[in-house]
Amino acid sequence: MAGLQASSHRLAASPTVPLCQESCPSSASCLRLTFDSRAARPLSISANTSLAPGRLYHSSFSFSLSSPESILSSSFATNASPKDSGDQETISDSAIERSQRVMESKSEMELRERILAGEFSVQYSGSKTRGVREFFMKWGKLGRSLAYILASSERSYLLRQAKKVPEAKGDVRAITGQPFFIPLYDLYLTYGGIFRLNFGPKSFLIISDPAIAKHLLKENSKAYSKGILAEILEFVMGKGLIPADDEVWRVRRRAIVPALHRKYVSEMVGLFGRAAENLCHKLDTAAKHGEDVEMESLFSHLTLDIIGKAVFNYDFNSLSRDTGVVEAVYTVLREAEHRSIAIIPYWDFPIIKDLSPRQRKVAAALKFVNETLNDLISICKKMVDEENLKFEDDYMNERDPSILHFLLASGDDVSSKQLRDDLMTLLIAGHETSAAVLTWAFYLLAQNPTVLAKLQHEVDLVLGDRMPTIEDMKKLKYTTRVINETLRLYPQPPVLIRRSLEEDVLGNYPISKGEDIFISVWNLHRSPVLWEDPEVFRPERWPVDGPDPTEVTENFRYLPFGGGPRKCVGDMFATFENITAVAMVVRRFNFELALGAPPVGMTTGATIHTTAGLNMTVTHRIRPPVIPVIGESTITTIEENGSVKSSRPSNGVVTLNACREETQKVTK
Ligand code: HEM
Repeated sequence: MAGLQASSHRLAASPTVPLCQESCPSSASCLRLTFDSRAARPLSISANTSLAPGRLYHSSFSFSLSSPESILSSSFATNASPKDSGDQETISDSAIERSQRVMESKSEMELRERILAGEFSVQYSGSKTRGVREFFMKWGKLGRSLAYILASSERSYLLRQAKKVPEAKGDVRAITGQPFFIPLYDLYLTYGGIFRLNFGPKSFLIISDPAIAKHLLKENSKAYSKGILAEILEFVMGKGLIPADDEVWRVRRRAIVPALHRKYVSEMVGLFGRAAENLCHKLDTAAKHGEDVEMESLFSHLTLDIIGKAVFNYDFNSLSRDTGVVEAVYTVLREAEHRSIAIIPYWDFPIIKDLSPRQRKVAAALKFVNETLNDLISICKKMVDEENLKFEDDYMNERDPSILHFLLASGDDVSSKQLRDDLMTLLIAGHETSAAVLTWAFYLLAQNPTVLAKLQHEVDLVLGDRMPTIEDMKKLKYTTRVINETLRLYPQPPVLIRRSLEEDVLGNYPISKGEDIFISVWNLHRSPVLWEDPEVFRPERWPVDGPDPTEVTENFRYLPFGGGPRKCVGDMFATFENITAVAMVVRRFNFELALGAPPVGMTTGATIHTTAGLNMTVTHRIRPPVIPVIGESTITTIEENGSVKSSRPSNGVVTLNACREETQKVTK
């Protein structure tokens, strides 16, 4: 028996409407929970149990609902599967598996009985099909194919009759006014790992089940396109890698991935360090003057400066000055975000396109950015022509190590328009995502001083005052876990979008061609089924001496960079960028949320933004006076008079305890 408690809800429960399929053995006791459209936040559930994604909760449901504001306490036996808590399980694995198997075989048996009883033959005569199929079977190969098509259509029809994806009806008012992925989480807890959200005339399949996500992204990825996302981003990315259809994507991915080779990424770590140093200068000034800083926009400038240099060797220098190009880039970026959450694509209507001041501004900005990119392509082409070129796999021009230079030097045979689309895509993909990760990492760190202290300790040990190198990336293990955990709690983007190009079966439910699908990475990453204490920021979740968590190690419950063939090409780039920026800032500064600043809420475009910025008070950090030199068996201590002293620990090995003891001795 597992317990689930829902509190502070505004929920309408209608016991008369069964939630389960007719085949559910306990359908009489199952409820359809519908949301009260006037509710600000439909339902907040804290579960101490394992709810199985993708499954209906066939339940013996006891509840009390005296008023709309009352507390709903339910206890019910679920067909749930275990989370990652291992020894803290409340329900034993085998019991869950057994009950799951019983439920599955019961509904399978029931379906079989219903088919045998001829329930479906009223509308669709299986027996007639059998006759036709037997007739076709005699026709050799072609006949067998026809018989197969007929049989699978029949099966899919019967399945569709019996198995319908659970449906939730959304109310626009419940979804707008808050990031759309928040109500999706509540709906997930009610409806499970796959459900349909009917939203006015629109219908979406919402996926929060790792196995279905794996199927969509990896196992049957060919059967899915980027759907709405491609339509929305077309105006700015054209046929760039993110929205590209399969044909274009295949060619462009093969051209672009080699550009991010190890030597390039290694060079980039230097760039990350220099850019982070510029950020530290800004923070330095703020700390000296006791001024609060808005970190989100600083991180946005930082990552814009980095991606400009990294992709097309352009120095936006946005941390130091505002130029026309920076403004134009932001106008275009904001529009891409705006369009990704707008309900009606009004920008496609001819009159609005020409008359709306916003759209005119966007068109002008886009023209300006495109011209700048064209100029950069021309300059780079000239450079490559003049170069004494010897192209190898890890080719890199020292003066211009950018991806653009690599592509042109590789003889990439591509139109200027395609190249521009690729550059724009890389610019957008690599800018806001990293900025968002840094923003939320600092938000989380400010509230978790123990994690911050541990992080600072590691950075002191590994880096001291040096600039980071690629070798340090492997050593900054706890820093990496902080980034991993930030990406779990704040995945960027929170939802991946797909559209089915053919019929398929998702988690036993047949789906048609043309279905719009949202894979909620937010739900997967915060699922009470899949994670222990999903809401808690705990970098220790993944031991530092274990493998770095990826979609592969976590079997698709964790998708920080997507998965399958369309996985992010910049995952290593971005991880090192984030590690470098975090390390360089935390070793110099302490920070906390600014007093009196507005609460840090979430809003969304393609990534999760704050509603009113991340305002922080930054102070200079006084470092503990111990800097052991890694790799050498010495401890360097700074004495009270400021002099530096090196000594060997008694057993010749540098240990954290030895460092701490030394620290205590010196500071006493
Ligand atoms: C922390 C930062 C980043 C995060 C969280 C992130 C996340 C993602 C995710 C989840 C996808 C998969 C989208 C999907 O399946 O629909 C993706 C794709 C992509 N990302 Fe990233 N990304 C980051 C940084 C970067 C950077 C720095 C670059 C470029 C240098 C980049 C370039 C791309 C590209 C080109 C794709 C499309 C790949 C394809 O369709 O083949 N990303 N990213």
